[in-house]
Amino acid sequence: MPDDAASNRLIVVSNRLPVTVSRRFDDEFKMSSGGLVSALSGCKKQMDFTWIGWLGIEIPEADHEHVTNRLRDEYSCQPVFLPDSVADKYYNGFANEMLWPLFHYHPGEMNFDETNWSAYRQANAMFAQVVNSQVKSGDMVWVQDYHLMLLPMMLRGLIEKSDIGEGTHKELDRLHRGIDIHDPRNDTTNDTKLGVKIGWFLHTPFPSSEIYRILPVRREILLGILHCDLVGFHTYDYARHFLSSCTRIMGLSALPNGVQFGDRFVHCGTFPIGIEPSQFIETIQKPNVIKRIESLKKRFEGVKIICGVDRLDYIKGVPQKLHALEVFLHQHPEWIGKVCLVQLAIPSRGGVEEYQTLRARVNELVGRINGRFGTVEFMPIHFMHKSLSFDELSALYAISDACLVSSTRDGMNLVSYEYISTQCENHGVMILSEFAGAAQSFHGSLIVNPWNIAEMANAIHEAVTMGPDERADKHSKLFKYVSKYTSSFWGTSFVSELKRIKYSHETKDEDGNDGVYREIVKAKERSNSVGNDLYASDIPTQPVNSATKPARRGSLEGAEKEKYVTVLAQMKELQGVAVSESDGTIAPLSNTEKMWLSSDCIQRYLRATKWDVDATVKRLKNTLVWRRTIGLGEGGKLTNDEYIREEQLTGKQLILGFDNQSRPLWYMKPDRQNTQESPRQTDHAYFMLECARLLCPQGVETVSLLINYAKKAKGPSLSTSKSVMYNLADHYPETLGTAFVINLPTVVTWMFKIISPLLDPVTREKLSFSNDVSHMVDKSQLENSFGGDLDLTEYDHDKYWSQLMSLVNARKEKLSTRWNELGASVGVSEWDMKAE
Ligand SMILES: O=P(O)(O)OC[C@H]1O[C@H](O[C@H]2O[C@H](CO)[C@@H](O)[C@H](O)[C@H]2O)[C@H](O)[C@@H](O)[C@@H]1O
Ligand SMILES: O=c1ccn([C@@H]2O[C@H](COP(=O)(O)OP(=O)(O)O)[C@@H](O)[C@H]2O)c(=O)[nH]1
Repeated sequence: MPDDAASNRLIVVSNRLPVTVSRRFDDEFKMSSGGLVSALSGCKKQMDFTWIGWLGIEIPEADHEHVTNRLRDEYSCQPVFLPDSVADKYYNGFANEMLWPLFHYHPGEMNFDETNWSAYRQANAMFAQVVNSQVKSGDMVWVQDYHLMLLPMMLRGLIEKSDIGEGTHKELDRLHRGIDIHDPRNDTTNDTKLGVKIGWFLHTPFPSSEIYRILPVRREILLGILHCDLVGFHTYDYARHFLSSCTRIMGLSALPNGVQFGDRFVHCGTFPIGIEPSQFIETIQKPNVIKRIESLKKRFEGVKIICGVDRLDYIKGVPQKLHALEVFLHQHPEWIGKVCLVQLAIPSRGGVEEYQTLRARVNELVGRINGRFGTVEFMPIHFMHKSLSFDELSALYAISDACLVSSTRDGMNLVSYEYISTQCENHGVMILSEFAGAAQSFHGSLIVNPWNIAEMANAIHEAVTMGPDERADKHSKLFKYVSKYTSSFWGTSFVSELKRIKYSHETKDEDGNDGVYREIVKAKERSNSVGNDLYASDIPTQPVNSATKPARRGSLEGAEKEKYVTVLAQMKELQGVAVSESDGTIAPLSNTEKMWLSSDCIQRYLRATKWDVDATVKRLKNTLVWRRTIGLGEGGKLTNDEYIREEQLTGKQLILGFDNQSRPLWYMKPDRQNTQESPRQTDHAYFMLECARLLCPQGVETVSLLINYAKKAKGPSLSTSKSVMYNLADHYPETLGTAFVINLPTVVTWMFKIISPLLDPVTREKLSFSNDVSHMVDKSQLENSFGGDLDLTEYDHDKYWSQLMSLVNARKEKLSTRWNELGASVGVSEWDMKAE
């Protein structure tokens, strides 16, 4: 299917339609609630699409036509009519009693039942039939969420009929076994639809493969999704979990941007959802809402309001939130009568037992805490078990001095976005669980662990006592984010990415290459020629000449071998090292540190000390302590990219591509300096170097540094440069392969001249001040300011960072798995750890 024949028509499929109907159908249809509905409704304002879904209740057959017509004409919706008997087992039984708890790390709440699984298959097949009745050649179909994970495969079966492979036919036969559905794959009519692209987005977390593999039907569910062209997640952690599940469970080979499945490359990306903040901003300016805000403010005069808005779901951590309030009031009795939690608990999934139990537990807790701290005129918790109108909800957000989200897991959490959009005047404080997807980007909120009740109680105290300047500063950061990453941005980004992906199921070309192969070649050509639109597929993930891999180092012989064995033995016996350069307390080595002490690392230190055993042992120990001191030890600040985020916002350092000797390239662009000189600036450099080291392919131990002093950029001070150079020499022996410096202003040349005698001769030799790097790096791997094709002039931090982090995290996970398999001890070889 040529791309220009694509229709650009979009069909969105979700479990629930955004409208609910009463059983009499004569009154107005009402909008339904929930995060997904809010987001897609926002997105619908920007894009025109047909929305297919279930109405939430059974509609008698006699009314199908009437309801279908109204939904089509008034809402561009197409209903899927599920009988209650199927809907209950599919939605409550399998989706919400099996997938939901599993995906939210609550295996205790899980309940697997064959009849629920069968209803899930049946419902997905019924959805597939309705989509098939609407879809035309060249359309895009965007499937939403965990309810419909079999749909992509079932739909492929219907639209591609005999074109689908033998394997998929067999899988579909198994999925259709025992369910009551007409399977039109066997029909003789030739209405195969060409070039239909399918995307799928997951609104919940995708759990770690260790949790996912519990699912009894884990293979079938993955297979269902793998029939998509694009799969999307809120965060790159979820995407990474999905890819590693594909590798672990299906044995597929995954890249950070997708997974190869037969002749299809399933693209995988992150698309954080959002809201339309303008809806809230406009609502709180409506006269009736202003009046309501005033009356609520009067009612709560002198009292700080904390709001909680959650579907009553066990993932939302409502009991933890109530406990935290209790601890806060107990520890700060001076606030009794002056702080009130207004908790809205939106009724949800009442048909599932766990939700009924939760309701009883929450009621009891509210009663107990109100009983304990309440007075005749004051109740610390105002609890409502109901839905609120949009006006009333906006007024509640607007009057609140803080919002507390305590989810134990949450795909994203839109309540936090909504609260921020109502706080342009008050600058209320956002307290946010680290387990909500939003926490990954909500810089400016107080991040808490909802299981740590004391920490949450402290955060409540911090929120109610925070000064106006700090609140304004935090709100401004959050509001900027919420205004940029809106629901329309989310929807349009996903759809443009789906559009951009070329249809991959073409027949083989004259060279025998299939569609996917051509797609990969095209992506490579694109990355060689296209400008500032770097997508996940465009960060080079391996060197161009990866076919000619670097060779393994030869084994040690004679005296060198003996010395190595002596150092290895001492490092294996090491009981631990000091926790930092300023604290001599000895702590044992962590697994990461043992992994760092590879045979290659020990040999690098031996060579650097000219095979002096004592000096090697001393230097290795020093580096271990130094690494702990700067935060590279277990849980240290440099193990979290959040710490250096501010430094990375302008892209002043990049890890991008490889040189002709397969060494990762580490760029520095001092003209993009955005912060004052501080220890965090140098930490940033170490963080990037660690990333580059992780990306070294098998047999490569060094990194190439490229510095561009464009636009008369000012370099770091002499003392900072010296300290970094010393640390590189001391703690990263033989790590810097070469360093190219271009556009060097005279003053900096002088600086290098001053530093030069301080450098050891090996490091000094690695520096080159030539402006031409073309002999060293293929253009397709080189950034454009150095004459290459990779254009990051318009640096998009979120895009670049999510790509780099997923590459790095995938590499970390792989190395640690291999290290464990290889015996998990000091002295494992890097060559073996990096073996494919
Ligand atoms: O339709 P329900 O079963 O009542 O549930 C409501 C929705 O809950 C889930 O929402 C998720 O999507 C939000 C938007 O992406 C996200 O912010 C939130 O963290 C998720 O929990 C569910 O995934 C939806 O399908 C439901 O409609
Ligand atoms: O009475 C209410 C109060 C809130 N919400 C909406 O429910 C959504 C909750 O979304 P979130 O992503 O926080 O979590 P979810 O419930 O989807 O898991 C938000 O858009 C709220 O505005 C609602 O539908 N009815």
